[in-house]
Amino acid sequence: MKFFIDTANLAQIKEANDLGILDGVTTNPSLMAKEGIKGNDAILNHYKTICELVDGDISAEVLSTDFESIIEEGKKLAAIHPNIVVKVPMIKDGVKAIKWFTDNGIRTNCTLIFSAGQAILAAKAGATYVSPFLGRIDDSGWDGVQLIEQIANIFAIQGFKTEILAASIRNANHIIRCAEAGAHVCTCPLDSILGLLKHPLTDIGLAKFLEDAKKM
Ligand SMILES: O=P(O)(O)OC[C@H]1O[C@](O)(CO)[C@@H](O)[C@@H]1O
Repeated sequence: MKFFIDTANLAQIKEANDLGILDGVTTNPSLMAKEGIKGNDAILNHYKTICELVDGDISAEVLSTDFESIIEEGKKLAAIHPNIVVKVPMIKDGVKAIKWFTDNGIRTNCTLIFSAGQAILAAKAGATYVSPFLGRIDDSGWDGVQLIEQIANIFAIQGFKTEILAASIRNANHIIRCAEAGAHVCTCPLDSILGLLKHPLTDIGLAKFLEDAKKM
């Protein structure tokens, strides 16, 4: 399973990259706004900086919602760097645009996936990734991991090449359950990645080894 970090914060991206386990980065308009990135040039520059920091797939989201504008915007984003994956919303014009990008050699991440039907449509259009939002599904009282499992089964049965990018991860347990459910990628906040490190018995065990080492 690949690990992406889900942030536009450069310090956090560097920290995850330094761990040596990072395969890519996802951002969205909310995460960009949180870092105070405003205006078209600043947004494009920020993506460029991220591409220079991390050697992996970098999702850059279009803000347009009609076919022609999605294509124009996506082409500009894709031109930033070969590692850019154009993130397109799961809407009718988005599906049409994903097909156009696929036919024109531009990789895509179909975002805002909340059902298996949406994932099938995106995969049929040739999306490189589909992003089911499991945390938001859990927040509404449904089971996000169940959706990942369902999509993984469908993609395996149908032989779809589209990868499942589990998004809206809230904690380390989500990552473990997504790995079990067949997600190809998890995009996670830094805290959730670091949460995988933690076990009290590891801390107790290490303290004991270090204590005993003094007697050696
Ligand atoms: O529910 P949240 O935590 O806002 O997450 C939304 C998700 O949407 C995405 O835009 C999908 O790639 C990610 O950046 C993020 O994981």
